[in-house]
Amino acid sequence: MSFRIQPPAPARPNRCQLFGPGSRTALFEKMAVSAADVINLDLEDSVAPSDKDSARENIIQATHDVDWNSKYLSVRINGLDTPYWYRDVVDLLENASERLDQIMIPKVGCAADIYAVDALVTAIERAKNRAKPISFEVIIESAAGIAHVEEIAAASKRLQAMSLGAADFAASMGMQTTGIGGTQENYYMLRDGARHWSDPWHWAQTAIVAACRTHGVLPVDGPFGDFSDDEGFRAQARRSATLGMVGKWAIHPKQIALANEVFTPSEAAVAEAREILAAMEEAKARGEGATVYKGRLVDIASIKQAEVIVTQSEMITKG
Ligand SMILES: CC(C)(COP(=O)(O)OP(=O)(O)OC[C@H]1O[C@@H](n2cnc3c(N)ncnc32)[C@H](O)[C@@H]1OP(=O)(O)O)[C@@H](O)C(=O)NCCC(=O)NCCSC(=O)C[C@H](O)C(=O)O
Ligand SMILES: [Mg+2]
Repeated sequence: MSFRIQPPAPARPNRCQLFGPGSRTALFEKMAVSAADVINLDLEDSVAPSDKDSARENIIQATHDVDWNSKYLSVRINGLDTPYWYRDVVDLLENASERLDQIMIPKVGCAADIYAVDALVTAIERAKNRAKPISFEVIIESAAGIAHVEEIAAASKRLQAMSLGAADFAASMGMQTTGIGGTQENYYMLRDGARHWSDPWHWAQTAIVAACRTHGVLPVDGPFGDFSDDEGFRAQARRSATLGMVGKWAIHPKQIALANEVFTPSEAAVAEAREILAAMEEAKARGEGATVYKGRLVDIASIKQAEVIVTQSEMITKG
């Protein structure tokens, strides 16, 4: 064990991030009253180039006019390879209300990308005397992003969350699929003639979780494109939750309840975690570091595992 203590990730619920294009103002009020923990108003890929300026104005206006209640309010800016991103940052930081919590930076490829945005944000915050520091979320969705994931996770104190963007990631990696998340038809193992589907997103997710946990950042699973496939969404989200991710995007409102369901620890899981903690308290009182719970070993590490579930549950209840 390193003598450096693993830093905690921000203690706020992030089970579902609901996306909506900045060009569809009619969705804003609906997003604000939804059950999503985080709102991502989009200036990037869901907005046509001809609508970029008006979408930016719409979003700035909505930070003043819409009651976002307790939502964590985030705006996805355009990528650093476009002519739009600096204007997104300048206009948002100069004109959005203090209600704006976060900027989401897409397609990051290295720590210097975050540094560039951080420098601009910091200068404007000072110039405008903004009271609340803006946080960052980044999207890992390129070969360079996943290759440099650890330096990206360490790049800024502003960084609170990191998502996997499966669509751009697949394109950048040259993956032979148009699917966004979930099972891919040709990604299987053969045994005795029977196909067993494997998970092509797994390795990128685990790399993201490890980088995030090392640097105190929330790891988040990105979009699941087929919003008519509830069971497919659930299966993808359950795998992500099992790997340590804290939430998932919703690209349609029907995915919100699914994400909340999967990323809220069930009553049974919380009850079991509390029983393990109680069993370990009793073991400690007997001077033992390990004991048996329902026929299986539990020890000091089990306390930490159980605490993950109890802490998540308590944070969501408070949230
Ligand atoms: C996907 C959509 C275009 C579908 O919109 P629509 O055709 O209007 O859907 P429905 O008719 O089924 O809508 C039913 C009701 O729900 C409301 N609605 C729809 N979308 C939203 C929303 N996002 N938030 C809140 N409410 C919403 C409709 O108004 C209907 O309401 P009512 O009439 O009162 O019943 C649309 O959902 C959409 O635009 N989704 C977001 C798309 C987006 O932002 N994409 C970007 C993120 S994914 C990505 O970028 C990929 C990633 O970067 C990667 O690389 O992986
Ligand atoms: Mg993308």
